[in-house]
Amino acid sequence: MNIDGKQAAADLRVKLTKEVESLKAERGITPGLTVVLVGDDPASQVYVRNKVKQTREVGMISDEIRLDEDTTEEALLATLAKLNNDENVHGILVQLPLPKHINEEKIIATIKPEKDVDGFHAMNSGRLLNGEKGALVPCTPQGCVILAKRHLGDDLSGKHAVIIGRSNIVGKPVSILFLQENCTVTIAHSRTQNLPSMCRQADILVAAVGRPEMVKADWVKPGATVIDVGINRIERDGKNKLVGDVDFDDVSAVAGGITPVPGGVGPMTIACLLKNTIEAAKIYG
Ligand SMILES: Nc1nc2c(c(=O)[nH]1)N[C@@H](CN(C=O)c1ccc(C(=O)N[C@@H](CCC(=O)O)C(=O)O)cc1)CN2
Repeated sequence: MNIDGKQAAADLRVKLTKEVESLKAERGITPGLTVVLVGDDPASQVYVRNKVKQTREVGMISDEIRLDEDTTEEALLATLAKLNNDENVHGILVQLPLPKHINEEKIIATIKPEKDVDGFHAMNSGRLLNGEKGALVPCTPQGCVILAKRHLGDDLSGKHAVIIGRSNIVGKPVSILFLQENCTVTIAHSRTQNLPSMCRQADILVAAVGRPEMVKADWVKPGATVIDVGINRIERDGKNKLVGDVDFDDVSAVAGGITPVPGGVGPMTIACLLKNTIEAAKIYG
């Protein structure tokens, strides 16, 4: 069964539109998001355009700041300093990846934690790890849990979640989120021994490795829920194609539920960004 991320994202946006209306009516706050794009990577341009468009569609304010590919780190830091001090900006997002001459960690650390709607700042990861309130939680991991619950229901306790991938942006935070749902969590990675057999033990399998169609049917326990975070552009039969980290056609025959690529986790990443911006405006606005 397909787990429809596009529909889940649309459902979430309906809820968020109502929340924005209440925030405006009850507290006079209109949440504002500013997205900063450095360079002209075509995929990043599409993601940024969609972020701005969807932010406006739910009734929030959204601006885009475009900087040239050769913008210096100092210039980007100065832009962020201004946004940090702008009280109409509740959320700041710097689109990744950045050009090689800019230090990503330094940029992330410069955004005020309370405006870090990506949830990448060390203060937010620490709060997430400690289970503290007020943490802004990374968007893709939030989307993974929402989609797992959409298929399995709200109670995930006791399920074995196997996460393939240990990045700071997806693998680690999604592991913490499933742990908070009382799952038993295994983080697998490139050094894990007998990876297929480890994955076969999963009730919920999250693939976040960036390797096209790596997960095959014989890696998946019959009936398991498979969440595919991968976004890989490949060439097949002379055409460009977008595929996940899971071999969709192969695994669909075995899985109880599976997120497609496109149309799975991707749309949820943007919907959860809107959710975080509202959260930031509510708590810190
Ligand atoms: N600052 C950030 N940079 C990046 C993030 C992020 O969360 N914060 N994530 C990715 C890119 N990304 C959002 O920025 C993103 C990727 C994919 C999608 C999406 O909806 N994908 C569609 C397919 C679209 C296509 O054809 O390319 C889908 O999966 O259905 C949304 C957001 C890296 N950078």
